[in-house]
Amino acid sequence: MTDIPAGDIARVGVVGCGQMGAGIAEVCARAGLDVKVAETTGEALEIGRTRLFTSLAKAAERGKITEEEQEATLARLSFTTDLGEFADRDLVIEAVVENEQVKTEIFQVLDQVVTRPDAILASNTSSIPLVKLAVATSRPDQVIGVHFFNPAPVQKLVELIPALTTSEGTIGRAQVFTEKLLGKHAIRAQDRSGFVVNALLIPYLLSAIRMFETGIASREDIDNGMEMGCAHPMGPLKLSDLIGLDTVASVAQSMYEEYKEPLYAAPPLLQRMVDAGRLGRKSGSGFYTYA
Ligand SMILES: CC(=O)CC(=O)SCCNC(=O)CCNC(=O)[C@H](O)C(C)(C)COP(=O)(O)OP(=O)(O)OC[C@H]1O[C@@H](n2cnc3c(N)ncnc32)[C@H](O)[C@@H]1OP(=O)(O)O
Ligand SMILES: NC(=O)C1=CN([C@@H]2O[C@H](COP(=O)(O)OP(=O)(O)OC[C@H]3O[C@@H](n4cnc5c(N)ncnc54)[C@H](OP(=O)(O)O)[C@@H]3O)[C@@H](O)[C@H]2O)C=CC1
Repeated sequence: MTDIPAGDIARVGVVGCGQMGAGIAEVCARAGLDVKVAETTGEALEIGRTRLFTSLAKAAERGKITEEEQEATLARLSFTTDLGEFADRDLVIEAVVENEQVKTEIFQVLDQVVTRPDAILASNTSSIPLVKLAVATSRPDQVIGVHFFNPAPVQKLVELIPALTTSEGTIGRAQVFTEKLLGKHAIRAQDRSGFVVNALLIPYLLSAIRMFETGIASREDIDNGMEMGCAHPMGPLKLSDLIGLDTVASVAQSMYEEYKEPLYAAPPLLQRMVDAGRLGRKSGSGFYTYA
């Protein structure tokens, strides 16, 4: 690993330091890139920074990185509440809440503040059409979906989703970034809500929630069924809690709006849990309770 990575992307900005933003920032900094992370408030930034540092410490404890690599990674990370500090970034990855309006506003701001003419503006969205974010900027050819999987430091896959407006040059540079710089495996998907993985995964998670809601089986039996019967690392209700029930509901809503098919319609229980603030692991309770 070198301090100055190969390729033309050396300075990365990450907007949002929730579970995905923190993981993406960790992956980029571990790959030798200079990473700046933005959050809206000092408090959110502190929570995000702790999340990132804890994950990095865990990676060191488990022998995934040496103590020297941990130190070097920390030195490549900086934090801000001012998106204006993203002026010199070669690539910005937006990883805020799955809400089209919030993301659109962030792309408008990024378009104003990022001064490098060839900078790529990427979104980690799970389901929002990339073209909507692209046309919010004056450089729709430089906007692309770069979709990581949770937890980002562990999962090998990244989906690349070009909008109708994205140039071949942007797609090629995003591919070099994900595969050569980060060492991830990239798959390509058209700009259709849910892309490849969520188009398959979300109907499965919604079916499991419906099964639980109708009382066909207990949450433990549903999860054990898929863990012990199909060797999934986590059953669907545990996985929904990991993703975040607000995110599962938002992704389902985008997909339902796109396809109008019942299999993407969120069961009432999911929305009720979101309304109650039971968002899964991140809020301390969802289908299960967390310490
Ligand atoms: C919603 C969307 O848009 C898209 C999505 O992301 S959908 C969600 C996709 N994600 C999934 O499906 C997750 C399924 N679950 C899993 O893969 C696993 O249960 C899990 C990785 C989450 C946890 O696994 P676990 O075995 O219980 O945890 P844990 O032992 O802590 O970690 C697993 C491995 O990752 C490693 N790891 C954990 N944190 C790490 C880090 N920060 N850096 C590097 N490695 C790390 C651990 O060392 C361990 O490696 P070994 O097996 O070599 O020891
Ligand atoms: N969860 C998952 O498994 C996956 C999620 N994704 C996608 O990644 C994105 C983020 O999801 P995830 O990390 O799970 O969500 P989280 O809820 O963990 O984090 C979202 C973060 O965005 C912050 N945020 C909200 N608005 C802004 C803003 N205007 N500027 C800066 N930061 C902001 C929030 O801060 P605050 O708390 O202060 O509001 C929070 O820290 C979503 O688009 C999601 O669909 C993609 C792959 C997997």
